[in-house]
Amino acid sequence: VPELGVETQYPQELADVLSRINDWGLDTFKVEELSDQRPLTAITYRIFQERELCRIYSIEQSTLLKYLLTLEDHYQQVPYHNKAHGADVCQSMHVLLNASALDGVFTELEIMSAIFASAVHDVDHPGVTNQFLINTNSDLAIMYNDESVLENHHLAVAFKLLQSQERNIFSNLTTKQMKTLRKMVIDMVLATDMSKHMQLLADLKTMVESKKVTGNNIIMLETYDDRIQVLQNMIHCADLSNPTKPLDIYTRWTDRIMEEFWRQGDKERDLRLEISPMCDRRVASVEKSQIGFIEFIVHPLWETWADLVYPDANNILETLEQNRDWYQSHIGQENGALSSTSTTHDPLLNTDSIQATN
Ligand SMILES: CCOC(=O)c1c(NC(=O)Cc2cccs2)sc2c1CCN(C(=O)OCC)C2
Ligand SMILES: [Zn+2]
Repeated sequence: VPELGVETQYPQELADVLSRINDWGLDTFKVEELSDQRPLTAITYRIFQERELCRIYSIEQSTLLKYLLTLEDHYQQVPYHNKAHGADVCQSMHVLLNASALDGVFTELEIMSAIFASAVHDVDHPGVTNQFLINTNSDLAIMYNDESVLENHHLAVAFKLLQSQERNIFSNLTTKQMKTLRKMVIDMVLATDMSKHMQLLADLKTMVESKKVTGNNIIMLETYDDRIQVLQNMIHCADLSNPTKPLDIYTRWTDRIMEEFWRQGDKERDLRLEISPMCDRRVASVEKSQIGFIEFIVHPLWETWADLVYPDANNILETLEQNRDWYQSHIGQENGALSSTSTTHDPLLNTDSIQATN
């Protein structure tokens, strides 16, 4: 078992980047480059070590690595919803769980469920939306009757991979613990379906209005519904955390998701389907889309989260507002082209593979 879980030609540099595992703004792209394209294994393995989950739940390190490497191999090579996104959401979740307002609130089993849910939450994502899968009568939409199609699939793949004894990291959990973990992981991953956003946010606002805290400002969550609601909003925040990260990291995620949306638009154009909003690379306004997405979805969510864990997320909210202002001041400048920082970095984004579309 290698020290960092993965083979690398740059052990010192990788160790240096991973030493920021508890910080908001760890450079997942750097981990991807230094870990020989194993960001999900490197990051999740480090978090399990940081939280001593292998000791607490008697998980063999070799079993954990076998599971993580296989999970990582089941993320598809799509521009955005790939293993780097899985790794990034997992690390973001790890940091959010460390909020002082949540100190001692969640059990170790709930924490392991949250880390596991984040790592697996987009496994085998095909790089298209639920609506596209439904509109094209895909096997997945048929399988899941148009309801949270992708999210149900991610869960099924994640749990299927556990069924081989050499990868079953939960083999030493009691039946009761496994039952609890499975239910919480299902509830968290299903909550990453964007169609659940408004309901999730409304419930979070209600919780904030009636927030009960202990003497040292720690949130009190008595029922399963309250506890899972906070974890569901947490993974949703982690999933929509790109705009709250340092600007150079944020813009590289933006380039990736835009390329993924545009490739869906290319498919819709070829299929003579109506091109989905923000998916037509010919009429793109990247900056306006980001500003709209932040105004209507990301900022309302993070503002409410920041209220819940006040003042722990104040710096995150501040960065989000600065990043929104940056996009505001850059409307139309890159006229839809990939931003300067990313074209040199992300081979997945090179559009040579897409025949000229003019
Ligand atoms: C382009 C602006 O919209 C989004 O970034 C965007 C998302 N972005 C992310 O999940 C994380 C980010 C990566 C980079 C910056 S933010 S999810 C989503 C949208 C648009 C509407 N939706 C959706 O699914 O639309 C269908 C195309 C859901
Ligand atoms: Zn995701």
